[in-house]
Amino acid sequence: MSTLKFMNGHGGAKITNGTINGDAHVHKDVFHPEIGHRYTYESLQETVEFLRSKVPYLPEVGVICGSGLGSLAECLDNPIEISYDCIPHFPRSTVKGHVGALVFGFMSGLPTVCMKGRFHYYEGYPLWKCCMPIRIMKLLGVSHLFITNAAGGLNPSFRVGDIMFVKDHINLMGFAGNNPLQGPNDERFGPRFPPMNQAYNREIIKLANKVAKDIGLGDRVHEGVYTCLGGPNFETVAELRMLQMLGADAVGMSTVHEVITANHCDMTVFVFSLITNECIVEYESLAKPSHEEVIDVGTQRENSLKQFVKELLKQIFENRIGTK
Ligand SMILES: O=P(O)(O)O[C@H]1O[C@H](CO)[C@@H](O)[C@H]1O
Ligand SMILES: Nc1nc2[nH]cnc2c(=O)[nH]1
Repeated sequence: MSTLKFMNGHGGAKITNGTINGDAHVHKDVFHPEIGHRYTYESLQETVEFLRSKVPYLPEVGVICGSGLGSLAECLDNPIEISYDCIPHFPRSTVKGHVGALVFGFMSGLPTVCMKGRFHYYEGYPLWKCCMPIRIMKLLGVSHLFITNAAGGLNPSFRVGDIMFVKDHINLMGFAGNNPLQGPNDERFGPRFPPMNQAYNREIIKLANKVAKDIGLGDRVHEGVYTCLGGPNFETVAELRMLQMLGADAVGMSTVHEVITANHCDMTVFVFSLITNECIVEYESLAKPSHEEVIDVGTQRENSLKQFVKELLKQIFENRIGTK
């Protein structure tokens, strides 16, 4: 039997493993003789059915909270928080700063689901598994996906605490033959060969620039190209110089595969990176990047980012941008 617990001060509910002890979940990941395990459309439906049984409405907006950015979920009114470890088929979060819970609620009046914690390749999850929650969001009814991340600034004009609206990416892991869409393609999600030249909604980026300016963030925002490496180590000087030469403005260990999966299933995508550290491209520098610094910068910028996300979301839906 499941129990909803009221959360402190938010008037919402929390579902943790302990509160749903009576629920029996059957994990039916599918094994393919050539390629190993994969989720099927049908097995993902089990996850969707579970979530629909816990939440009395369907979300239209999805938000993936990056490292140190979990507090974006505090923008939700009447939150219902469901721990990953009680959701059928869901992977588990293992990284500091990624709580590991879906939070449903209303952001700027819109039914929204936030992922407080994403999955990374370096945690040991294959890319298709890292991106499984995106397909769940799609099946729940999410049309607009906001992806956020913490990233190192490669562009020398970027400062710690700046925000980069991602206008494009370089899929370096894809260059090496690793892609979340590998394996049998189920046309119910999307086509075998999806285009990626308009992966980032241009109208939303334009609006994001306006909103940032209106709320006083105008001098801290940029547009740029994001690239993802597998991690978990931060980059060497030579690697960072190479990424700059390739045309990347920021580097992280996430997001690209999520954007590919979201575009494959025809979601409208907006991404921003919080620049949490300046990439060190001089051998003389004694500075060292750290995950603690990354999380601290997220905490320092949380109030501005919450205000920005709420206002942007409101204006996107008022103007029906990206509505298909
Ligand atoms: O991309 P997110 O999850 O925001 O986190 C970024 O920050 C972590 C490193 O500090 C890595 O996980 C990197 O990808
Ligand atoms: N790969 C990578 N990921 C990050 N996430 C936050 N900062 C960084 C960085 O400098 N490099």
